[in-house]
Amino acid sequence: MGKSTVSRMLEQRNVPVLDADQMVHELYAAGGLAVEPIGAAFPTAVTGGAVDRTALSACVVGNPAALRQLEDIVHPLVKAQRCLGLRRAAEWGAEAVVLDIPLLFETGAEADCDLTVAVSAPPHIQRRRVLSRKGMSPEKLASLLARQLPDAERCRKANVVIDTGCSLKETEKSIDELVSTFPSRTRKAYSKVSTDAG
Ligand SMILES: CC(C)(COP(=O)(O)OP(=O)(O)OC[C@H]1O[C@@H](n2cnc3c(N)ncnc32)[C@H](O)[C@@H]1O)[C@@H](O)C(=O)NCCC(=O)NCCS
Ligand SMILES: Nc1ncnc2c1ncn2[C@@H]1O[C@H](COP(=O)(O)OP(=O)(O)OP(=O)(O)O)[C@@H](O)[C@H]1O
Repeated sequence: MGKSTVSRMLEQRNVPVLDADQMVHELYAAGGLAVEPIGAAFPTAVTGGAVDRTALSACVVGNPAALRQLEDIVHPLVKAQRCLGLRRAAEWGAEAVVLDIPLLFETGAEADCDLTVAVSAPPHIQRRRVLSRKGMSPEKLASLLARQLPDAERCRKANVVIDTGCSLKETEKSIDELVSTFPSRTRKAYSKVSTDAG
C-alpha cells in the first residue's frame, strides 16, 4: 500500500519513525533476540545463526496457526524495542513519534497512539505493486492479507487516510499536510539528535 514509502517521506521531513518491519529484520539477524526461540519452534528456519526469511515464510504461509505461533514470539520482542525507541525519543525531546506498524489495529497497538494514519491504495494497485516484488506469490499475499483487517475497515478505524493510488508527488503533498499538523519541536529535536549521532 506504500507504508514504507510514506515512512521514508516522514523521515525526510525529520519526523522520528520507529519501523516495526525493520525491528523484525534486526531481531532475525545473527545475534538477534528472535533467532533462538524461532529456531526452537521452526528448526528449518534458522541457518548460520540467523533467521532465513524464505525458509520461515515456507513454514507459516498458508498455515494460520503457525503464523500466530511466530507472532507470539516476535510481537512481544517488537513491543519491547518500541518502548525503548519511545523512551529514547522522549529523552531527545521529541513530542511526537511515528510508529510504522503493519498490524496496528490487529494487535491493539493503536491504544498507544494519539493519532492513527492508514496508508491505502485501491486493491488492484496493491496487488500489482506487491506481486511485482521478488519472493512474493499470490499464495503468500493471500496468507498475509487474511491476517490483516480488510482495508475499508482499517481506513474507517484510522483518524487519517493517506491514499497512495496516485503519483508519488501527490503523496508527498499529503505528507506535507500531515506533518504540518505535528508539533514543531518533534522536527527540531530530531534534527538535533541526527546531528549529534553523527
Ligand atoms: C512471514 C515473514 C517471514 C515473511 O517475510 P518476508 O521478508 O518474505 O516478507 P515481509 O516481512 O516483507 O512481509 C510482506 C508483507 O506482509 C506484511 N506482514 C508481515 N508480517 C505479517 C503478519 N504477521 N501478518 C500480516 N501481514 C504481515 C508486511 O508488513 C509486508 O507488507 C515475515 O513477515 C515475518 O516474520 N512476519 C512475522 C512478524 C510480524 O508479524 N511482523 C509484522 C509486524 S511486527
Ligand atoms: N503515490 C504513491 N505512494 C506510495 N507508494 C507509491 C506511490 N506510487 C507508487 N508507489 C510505489 O509503491 C510501492 C509501495 O511499497 P512500500 O514498500 O512503500 O509498501 P508497504 O506498504 O510498506 O509494504 P510492506 O509493508 O510490504 O513493506 C513502492 O515501490 C512505491 O514506489
